[in-house]
Amino acid sequence: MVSQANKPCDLVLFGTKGDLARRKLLPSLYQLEKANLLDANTQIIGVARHEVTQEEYVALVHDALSTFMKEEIDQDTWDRFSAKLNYAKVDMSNPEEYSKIKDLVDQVKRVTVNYFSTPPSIFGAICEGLNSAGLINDETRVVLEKPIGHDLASSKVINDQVAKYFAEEQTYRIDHYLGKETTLNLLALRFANSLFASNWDHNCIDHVQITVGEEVGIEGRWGYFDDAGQMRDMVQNHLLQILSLIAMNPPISLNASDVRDEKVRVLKCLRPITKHNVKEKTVRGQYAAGAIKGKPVPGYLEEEGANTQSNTETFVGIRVDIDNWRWSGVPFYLRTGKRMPEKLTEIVIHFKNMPHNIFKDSYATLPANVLTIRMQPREGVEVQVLNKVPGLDDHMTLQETKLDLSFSETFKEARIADAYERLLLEALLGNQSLFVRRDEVEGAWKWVDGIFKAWDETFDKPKPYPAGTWGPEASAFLMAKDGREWD
Ligand SMILES: NC(=O)C1=CN([C@@H]2O[C@H](COP(=O)(O)OP(=O)(O)OC[C@H]3O[C@@H](n4cnc5c(N)ncnc54)[C@H](OP(=O)(O)O)[C@@H]3O)[C@@H](O)[C@H]2O)C=CC1
Ligand SMILES: O=C1O[C@H](COP(=O)(O)O)[C@@H](O)[C@H](O)[C@H]1O
Repeated sequence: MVSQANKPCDLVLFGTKGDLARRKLLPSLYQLEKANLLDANTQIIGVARHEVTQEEYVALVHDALSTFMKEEIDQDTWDRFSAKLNYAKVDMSNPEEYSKIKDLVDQVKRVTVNYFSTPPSIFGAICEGLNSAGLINDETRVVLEKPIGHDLASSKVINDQVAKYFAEEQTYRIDHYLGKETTLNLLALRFANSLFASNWDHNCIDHVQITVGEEVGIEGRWGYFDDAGQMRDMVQNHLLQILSLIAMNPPISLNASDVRDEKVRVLKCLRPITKHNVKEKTVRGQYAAGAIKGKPVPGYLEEEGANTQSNTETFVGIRVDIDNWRWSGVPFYLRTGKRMPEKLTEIVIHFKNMPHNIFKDSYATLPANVLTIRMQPREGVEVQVLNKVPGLDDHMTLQETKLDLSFSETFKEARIADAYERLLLEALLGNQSLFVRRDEVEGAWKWVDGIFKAWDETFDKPKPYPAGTWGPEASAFLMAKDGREWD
């Protein structure tokens, strides 16, 4: 892996002065440099529409690293990294300006990765600009940031604009959750451990809960967020990707098409939510003023730039049914929201009860096993099991106990890389398995569009919840009416 990544290449970072580039992409590239995963002849070409000298660009990158990295900048790494930086001032909507990039990229045919860290509305224009400057060949790749569209129709337009110039094999759609260590570990857990592999279906599993709670609000992104809402921001991509990895059949191999074929099959089996069942299967919420860890925070409608009429949801809870053999009768409950009490991404698999209880004297009903996969923070895996309490009394006294694997304690030396480090590396390597294929994006939109339509048809409005709570009361009811509760 190291030797492949070490091949010299050009990485062209469109939108290099933007928030994502400064906060995540430039620090991640620095980390790849630190780990010696970038060849000495690799170039990083930042592109934006401002007049910036080479020195100013290098200073801007240094500022981004010192602002957003938790560690000190290492001088040696910085010397090597800064030598790779170049800048091109380009108005991305003007094809004539792309010759400035051509002057910088290596004219020898080698891999060029074009990272579009810009609004998706200009992806098409960037592709046209690259084409008109003769900057596309079969060694050229594009990395597309999310969201790809606002619904199925608009995502098809964007995908078509890109597909006019780039084959699917050259197109890398980002879902940064796929780059998280703990997401990758889902594959290890499910397909490297027969204990789980053989119990992973409706025979053994009662239901699954997926929670992606965020402490943050919308962080000054009113313009973007109010148009998107939590459904488009988190469910259409991250939660459906996690669900697909949990629910998919074993892929033939780890290669990109095998894994993505299986994920797309799950998306095809999601039972549509319509106006007839949307009220019992979904909950929308919007945070009101409240407190997070004791600190008062404003409500969504009081955020900077807010529109007091907005009906955009900041919380979504959904009961998902997967209509296939494996998951028949096993609901997946999803919930995600801004301004929850804590940042927490967790998958909880509730196994079925034992068919018969021979321990009635000590336990009237035996609690079922629970497998908790903690994706962030406190990354780890936990299994709740019943144990006999040691002792000489005549009773079989049982107690619920936990087998708890904490990643930080078990892998003490390991550094958990940021998702973007992994994804940038994979894009340089040409491995698409951690990127989202077009049919996945469109399959997810198709299902999500159905929910929006059902919300419209039933005049559903988000229910308020105080910031710092786990969503509106209706979220608890979503589970309670099935005789269950959130963990
Ligand atoms: N920020 C985040 O945390 C996340 C962002 N994303 C996605 O990443 C992408 C980038 O987001 P973000 O960095 O937040 O957005 P920003 O608006 O901060 O950055 C976008 C950059 O693109 C530049 N740009 C836009 N239009 C043009 C043009 N015609 N010519 C030249 N430059 C142009 C902007 O330049 P200028 O400064 O001059 O306007 C800006 O620097 C978006 O698709 C977003 O949805 C996805 C997940 C998280
Ligand atoms: O894509 C997005 O993800 C973040 C949450 O990501 P995480 O890695 O911090 O869990 C979310 O806050 C943001 O609104 C969304 O666009």
